[in-house]
Amino acid sequence: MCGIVGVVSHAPVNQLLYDSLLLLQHRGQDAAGIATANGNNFNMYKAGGLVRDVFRTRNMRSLPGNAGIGHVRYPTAGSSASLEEAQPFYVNAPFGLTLAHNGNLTNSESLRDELFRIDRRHINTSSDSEVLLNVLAHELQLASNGGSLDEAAIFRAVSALHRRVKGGYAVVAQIAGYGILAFRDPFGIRPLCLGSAETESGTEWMVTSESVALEGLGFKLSRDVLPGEAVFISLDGDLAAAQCADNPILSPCIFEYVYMARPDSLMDGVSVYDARLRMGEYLAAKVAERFAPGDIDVVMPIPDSSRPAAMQLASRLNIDYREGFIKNRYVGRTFIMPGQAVRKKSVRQKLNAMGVEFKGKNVLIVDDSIVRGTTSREIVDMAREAGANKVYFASAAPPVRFPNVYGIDMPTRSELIAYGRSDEEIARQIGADALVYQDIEAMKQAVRDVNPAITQFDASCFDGHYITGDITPEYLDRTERRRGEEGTERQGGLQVNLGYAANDV
Ligand SMILES: O=P(O)(O)OC[C@H]1O[C@H](OP(=O)(O)OP(=O)(O)O)[C@H](O)[C@@H]1O
Ligand SMILES: NC(=O)CC[C@H](N)C(=O)O
Ligand SMILES: [Mg+2]
Repeated sequence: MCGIVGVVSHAPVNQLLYDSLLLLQHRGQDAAGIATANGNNFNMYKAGGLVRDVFRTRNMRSLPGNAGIGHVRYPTAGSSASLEEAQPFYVNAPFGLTLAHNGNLTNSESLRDELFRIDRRHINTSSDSEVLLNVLAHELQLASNGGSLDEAAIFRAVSALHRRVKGGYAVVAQIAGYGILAFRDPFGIRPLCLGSAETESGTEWMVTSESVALEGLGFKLSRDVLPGEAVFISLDGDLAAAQCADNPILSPCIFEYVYMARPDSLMDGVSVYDARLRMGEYLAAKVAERFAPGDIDVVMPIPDSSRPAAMQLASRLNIDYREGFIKNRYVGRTFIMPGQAVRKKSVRQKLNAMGVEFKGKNVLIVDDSIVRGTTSREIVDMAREAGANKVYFASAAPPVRFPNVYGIDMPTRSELIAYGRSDEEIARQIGADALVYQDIEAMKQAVRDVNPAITQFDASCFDGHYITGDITPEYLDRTERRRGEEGTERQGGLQVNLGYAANDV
């Protein structure tokens, strides 16, 4: 779950891209990058770190142009330490292309081989996004037939890409001299939305992972990009869209609603905040079945993501809602940090328990999800150290028992605390006196309550059902073998200034 953005404007877009990446920061903390085009020149700057640390004034000045794309990265392929895998990616032919990708391809190995043997394209990193860019480049080359591009050819290329590529992908790409192309996989696993702003010089367009980036920058959400759909915005601001997949069916990743997305985003017609409130309601019903009235003195969220669910749960059960854990606002999201050691240390740095809220009380701590158990283990300890009598734990999502292969970094079953364990065993592992999990159906219903038109989800990390149909036990074994702990070393930035004539190809 990286964050992506593409903008076509009538004025320089560097600041707009920077500001939108700040609004998408919660989707990726490892690296950030921006690529703009002025005339036929691409300018790109990307480096490891948070948006505010990556871009200096001099880097911003080196990004002129009225159209461009941006990316914040949370790696699912390759490694977080590799600057070469930071995005956007660039390829020079045909026309000159830059691309930013949110998601994870499930057939990138065979595509990589095919690209090398048949399409004669060389991939120089372990990133699946570089594979995706090269498939797009190859298909654009074929669709343009050696000539110039038009919308029909661009959409043909995306259709051909959908037939070759499998997995989760929301993409923004820039074609030098033409405009911005955005598309979403046929299941719409990863989110992508479109918005516009009226300016004196005409309409500005933005395509991005979450509507919060639109709203925060004065754009109006027009709509979600549909699963399988491609949207092309020319440098003049003309927009064309086409369905490019044979059997598109919306199956958004339910983990976006549980944890990934900002609560103030609207995603596939669902207010994320509203969905989380409803998860809290369903969880309240389960908690009520499990505990005797009066057994819980106080309900507490684990900041930040569980707040709406915890609040609604407390309100439904008529129990005091208290903020017993204070969050250090300068520590980011721990789940998406690279490496277990840094994640564990960061939970303690990020959250501190306030004794006065715990002393002698039976506390129900609510989190949105328990994945590796890093947070819950530490938090239960902290609650006990702070003097709690009983420490109960509730998760607004069901147990995470299966790897995620579509863009969330949960690759190995053995690191998932719920893998192969009963609820009682998990409670023991995290040291809680009792543990209540949401049911899978209730979690889905919470989102469907907000938008009944969503008929199915990618809920694979909860139910083990992989909607792309290509995930075998051998695939999961292979992925697990390949992915160990990622390195955390950062490298310096990479300045790229690529001058060339776009239509010379
Ligand atoms: O079981 P774990 O592996 O610890 O993962 C789950 C935890 O990680 C996330 O919090 P995070 O600190 O990333 O972000 P938040 O501030 O948005 O809650 C999530 O909200 C849970 O608290
Ligand atoms: N989380 C994501 O969307 C990751 C994008 C891409 N697979 C990468 O690893 O860089
Ligand atoms: Mg959390």
